[in-house]
Amino acid sequence: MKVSIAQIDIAYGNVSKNYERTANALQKALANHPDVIVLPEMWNTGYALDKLDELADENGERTKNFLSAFAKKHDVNIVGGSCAVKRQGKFWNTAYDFDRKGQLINEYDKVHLFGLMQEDRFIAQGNSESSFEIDGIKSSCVICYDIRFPEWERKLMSSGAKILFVSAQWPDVRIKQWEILLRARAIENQSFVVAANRVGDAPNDHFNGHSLIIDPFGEIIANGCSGQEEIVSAILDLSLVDKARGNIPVFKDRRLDLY
Ligand SMILES: O=C(O)CCC(=O)C(=O)O
Repeated sequence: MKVSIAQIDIAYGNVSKNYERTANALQKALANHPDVIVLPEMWNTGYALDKLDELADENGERTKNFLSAFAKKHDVNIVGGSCAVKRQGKFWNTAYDFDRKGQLINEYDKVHLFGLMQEDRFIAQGNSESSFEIDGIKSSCVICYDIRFPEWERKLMSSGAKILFVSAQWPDVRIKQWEILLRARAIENQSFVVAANRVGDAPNDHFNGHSLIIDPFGEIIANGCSGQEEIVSAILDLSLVDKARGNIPVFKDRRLDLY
């Protein structure tokens, strides 16, 4: 399976510019003939949380139509990062994922909200699971701060998922933690981790990319280390998941009677 991450800049509070940028990046990613394209977190608005009333996508309709049409037209799966969405009178940080036919295969509201950026003041807390298949491969996706909660990824991945997709706006100042956390999630779940981060600036943060594709042994197989917009691609040899889980059967060896 070939995956391509669209590591993009996100214009703070400028929705039309962000749709244009994302459309260009998706188009650019096609040059690698990927099976799946992955986007970062909150790519429609950035973290313009105090402007969500005016900016958030009503019921996610614009996002869903846009991603679904692209997936169908180009016969490509899309792990659509996440968008700021207005639903049931609340705001949500929501991921939408699509198969090659443009069918919505997963909808996930960010479960752990990031207090340091006051996300919990503006966004409603998600409660949904996140589980889907990409070309028959069980997968899951989480959003940014979620990766600090290994119990959550363990729960999601214990259904036999082989790929964990992560979409983020992870600031450069904590990028070493980003890499360590993601490599740990890959090693402990013996799965691929495909993690999309953004580049560029927001009012209080600088983002340097460092999108990562990591194998089930924790080795980095692709790294968006240019600090610029770029497409980060790798081929996932999914037999490595079975190899890792066969050598050291971590899921089987868990003490479910104790924890
Ligand atoms: O956990 C972190 O350090 C970053 C999290 C974050 O920026 C987010 O969830 O938006």
